[in-house]
Amino acid sequence: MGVTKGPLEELIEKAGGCAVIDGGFATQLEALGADINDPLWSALCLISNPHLIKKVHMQYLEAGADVLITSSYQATIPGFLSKGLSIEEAEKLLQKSVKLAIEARDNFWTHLQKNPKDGYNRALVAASIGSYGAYLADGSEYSGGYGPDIELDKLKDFHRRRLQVLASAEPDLLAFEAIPNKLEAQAIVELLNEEKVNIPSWICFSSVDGKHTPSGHSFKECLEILNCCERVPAIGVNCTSPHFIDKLIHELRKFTKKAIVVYPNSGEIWDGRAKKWMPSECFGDGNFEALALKWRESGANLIGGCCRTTPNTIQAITKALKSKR
Ligand SMILES: C[S+](C)CC[C@H](N)C(=O)O
Ligand SMILES: N[C@@H](CCS)C(=O)O
Ligand SMILES: [Zn+2]
Repeated sequence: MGVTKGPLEELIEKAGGCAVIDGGFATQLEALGADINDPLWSALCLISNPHLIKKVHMQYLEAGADVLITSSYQATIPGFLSKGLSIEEAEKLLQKSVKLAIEARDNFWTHLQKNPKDGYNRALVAASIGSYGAYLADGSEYSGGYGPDIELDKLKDFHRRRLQVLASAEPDLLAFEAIPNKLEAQAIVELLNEEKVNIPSWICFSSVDGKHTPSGHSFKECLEILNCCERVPAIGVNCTSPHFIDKLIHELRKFTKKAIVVYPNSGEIWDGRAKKWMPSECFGDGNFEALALKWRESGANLIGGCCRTTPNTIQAITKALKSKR
């Protein structure tokens, strides 16, 4: 971003060094009654239940989120085409994911202007861009094994049009989520440069061992690719067990000066075949309150929650970070 401060840096500064991201989006849709057992997963609600999407955004704003992540994680043009929609309809749905979050943010902010309350910032809207593994809908965002046929150019082709369409809806940020391997990180950086995308991005990896990406690459190798890209002011980890987060923050900080983003899941493990969360060492909202303080201390600049976390989790993080500066 050169010398000019972007919206993300401004937010982090305003938040005293560490801002709050929202929590599990699909998780909260399900809690409100949505059935998302579908190849489109949470993006199914863009077709069937946009009001619920807006409600989830509102709940996270009320919980104190400074950044809202849109409903587009598993929204893809081929995914919508397979539901019988046209390309035009598919592209409109991608834009709608951004529009719904912007509307929620603007409504909430207007309300706050009239009824001021401490601890809230005007939230940023980050357009979610799930990995190729998310689109495959087989849990491979946690394995990173896309097979020998998936080369750099194929990943760039997969991401290109959705990226253009989401960027055209003018979100504040782009959030690449659950990237499980180095090749996809390389594809994203090349694409951002080729398309001259001027909306700042964060790129977040998944990890299942707390030391590497699921494909086995070191974070050092991945960050070498990302560090030189000014279009990416923040990097981090999402949908990974809270258990690993503190060590990962230290590991990332060794290799980058960029802002560090962490939004772990609850510690439960996704069974990609059964399409179910399997119980594991699970972290509750009370744990998140203490952990958020520790993660900030360790150098995280954006903290939130991913799958199986809820507005209560974000409220706990908000309470910790916004009352103890
Ligand atoms: C972050 S995972 C739980 C999302 C769902 C997965 N891509 C699937 O469709 O099975
Ligand atoms: N933004 C997505 C990420 C899934 S890993 C969600 O919270 O549902
Ligand atoms: Zn997740």
